[in-house]
Amino acid sequence: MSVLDEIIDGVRADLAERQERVSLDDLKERVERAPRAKDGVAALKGDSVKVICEVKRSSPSKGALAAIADPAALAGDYEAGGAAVISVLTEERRFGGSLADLEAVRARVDIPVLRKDFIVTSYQLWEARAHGADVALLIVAALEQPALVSLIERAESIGLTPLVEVHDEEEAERAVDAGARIIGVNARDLRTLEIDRDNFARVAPEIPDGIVKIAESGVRGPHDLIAYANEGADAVLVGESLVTGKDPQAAVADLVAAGAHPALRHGR
Ligand SMILES: O=P(O)(O)OC[C@@H](O)[C@@H](O)c1c[nH]c2ccccc12
Repeated sequence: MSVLDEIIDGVRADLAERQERVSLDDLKERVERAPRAKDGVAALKGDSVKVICEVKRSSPSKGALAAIADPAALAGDYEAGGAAVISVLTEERRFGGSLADLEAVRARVDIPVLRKDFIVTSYQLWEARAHGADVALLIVAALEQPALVSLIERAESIGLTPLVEVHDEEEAERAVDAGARIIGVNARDLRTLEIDRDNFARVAPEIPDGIVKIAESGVRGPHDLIAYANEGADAVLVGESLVTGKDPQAAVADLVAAGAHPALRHGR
């Protein structure tokens, strides 16, 4: 069994428990009362390379990264540093996240918030919206094509923008066929947890213009952002290097400044 399969087994068990406690109707009622979602696509477009900053306590590859007692305060620092979107891991077993983190972050920042989890049913999309997410991650490797197509449609129909994550050219084709408007290319293979920073350059050419392209994982600083930008990235998604650094706000500001450099506009 791959690491991804193991993670999803745990996600399904936790999901079954929440479904016992909270009915789909309850979630739908919360969504009806919720403020309208923010536009994730608009936040990621523009002349500069955008920075998506992640609230991440631990990971299956590295174990504990940072305690993050106050996820809202960290998200506030990210926003002050110039983040375009905040990503909140809500998977509990391997990443130490929760829906409570998502809600706390939502209450603190004005920019779009992404629910980062292993979404396999539409119930999780309603949960995401009910707890304030504007964008939700859908991982192609975790979904059969019909499920991917229907989750994208359901997400859009409840006001959530899906960020569709791929790892290779074939998955990118599936994401495009399924109607993704934002595609994230993960440098990390979720089946083996290995990271390959050359992956984005291989996969990005498969993604047509007009679809937002995000380079995910392994961004250590401005140097990696610039490399990804030159390969066509509209945005980068950064977790570990921010949560393990001393000054997350300054680290984000450095990335944002690099992403705004006029030299990067050529060919973008
Ligand atoms: O911490 P990093 O290497 O900066 O990576 C962030 C993000 O890309 C990574 O957390 C991630 C990308 N895709 C995921 C899917 C599920 C969980 C986590 C992820």
